[in-house]
Amino acid sequence: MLKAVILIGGPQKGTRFRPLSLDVPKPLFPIVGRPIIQHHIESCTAMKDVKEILIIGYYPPAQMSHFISDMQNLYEINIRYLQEFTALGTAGGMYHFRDQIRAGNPSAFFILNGDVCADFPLQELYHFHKSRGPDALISIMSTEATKQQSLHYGCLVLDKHTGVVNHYVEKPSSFVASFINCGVYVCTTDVFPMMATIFHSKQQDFAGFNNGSGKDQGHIQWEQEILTPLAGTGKLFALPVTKWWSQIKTAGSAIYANRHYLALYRATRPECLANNDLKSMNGSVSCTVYPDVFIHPSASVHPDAIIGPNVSIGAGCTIGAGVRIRESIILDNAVINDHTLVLHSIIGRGSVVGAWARVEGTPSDPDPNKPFAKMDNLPLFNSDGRLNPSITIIGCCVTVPAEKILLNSIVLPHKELNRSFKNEIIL
Ligand SMILES: Nc1nc2c(ncn2[C@@H]2O[C@H](COP(=O)(O)OP(=O)(O)O[C@H]3O[C@H](CO)[C@@H](O)[C@H](O)[C@@H]3O)[C@@H](O)[C@H]2O)c(=O)[nH]1
Repeated sequence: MLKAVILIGGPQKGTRFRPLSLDVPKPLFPIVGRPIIQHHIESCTAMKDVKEILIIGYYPPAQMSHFISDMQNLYEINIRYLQEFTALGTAGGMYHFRDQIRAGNPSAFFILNGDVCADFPLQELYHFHKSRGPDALISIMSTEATKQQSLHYGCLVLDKHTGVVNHYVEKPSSFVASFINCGVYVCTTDVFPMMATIFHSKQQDFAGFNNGSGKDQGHIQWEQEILTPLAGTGKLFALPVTKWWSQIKTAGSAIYANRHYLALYRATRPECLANNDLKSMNGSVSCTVYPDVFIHPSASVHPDAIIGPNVSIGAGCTIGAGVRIRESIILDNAVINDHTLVLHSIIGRGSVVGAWARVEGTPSDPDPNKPFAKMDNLPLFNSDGRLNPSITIIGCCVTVPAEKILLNSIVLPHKELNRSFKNEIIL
């Protein structure tokens, strides 16, 4: 029997994802109409030996309960949310809930960072791990990155023949290796005694209520405190994969993830996507579609609209005549009025964009000319203090008047705009 743990952090994480995470926890932000971590859950449930999925984070349970019950009903396996009382780090939560993870004696469990997206090769990773022999404690999914980009990830020096990790450095300050940690692992429950040693050594250092770091005594960092010391012991392995993988840190990476999940759905479940033969899943839409496009069955799209490629339209949206949408995500109940153009943008829940408007952003895709390039999750501002051009994001319940242009801008929720904006954050 196998289990899976999905690490989702809490409200203080995911700051680069604002304003999209202001009205919905980032792990529940929809991509191709499904919350980010539903894609993780789907990959786990595709493995028949996975009997339980534990989602660990420190969001208030009320924000997760609806999603969890939906998932339980949909996938008919045990899915639970376990709330950390405070941020316990990437391993502290797993140690805190070790009894729940070990219950039923799973032969191994997967760990998936909730902020990555991929065609998760869980079966392949598990087979790889099992074939490394009884000493294998953890196997990491790895991919290659450019020399410069590798510095933003956990870097591993590995023996390409055996997959043994000889050296691991988390976000090194200078180049170590181009193989990076994808934040997806399989490991055995023998990792818990190691966590226990770390946990107890911290309790011995305990001097009063505050250990000086501002972190709880139970805070354990998976990467620095588990992976780093395990490297070179013959117990840590990595499986390099070449399939698509990306982090979801910024709103721009959501557009990139949307494109890739749409392509994955085209290959694995094309019936979920809109196409010109099927028009849409509810059959009532007859607009022109350039694949890949997802249109929620409850959305109303005018026959004269042209949608795609790489567009997701959420539940209850209304898309008017002559509207053109490309490379964008339109969230639930948004209204795009007639003849408006939406490019490289995310339109928030319940927002209304007037007729003949233009909402346009700049993509931040990986450089196609650089082998192994990943997305650059650029900060909002560059070194001159100016906004880096990126996709345009309209927060929830915003009104954009007719005939206005919104270019490379970010609009916070509940704003009523009255003019055009270019390269601005509208607070
Ligand atoms: N439950 C819980 N989850 C947490 C906590 N802190 C972080 N997480 C979750 O753990 C994941 C990774 O945490 P980050 O702290 O955001 O790390 P990172 O910068 O994304 O780097 C990690 O992922 C990279 C791949 O995306 C790796 O390359 C890198 O080595 C590292 O594992 C995220 O899904 C985050 O929500 C915590 O205190 N509690």
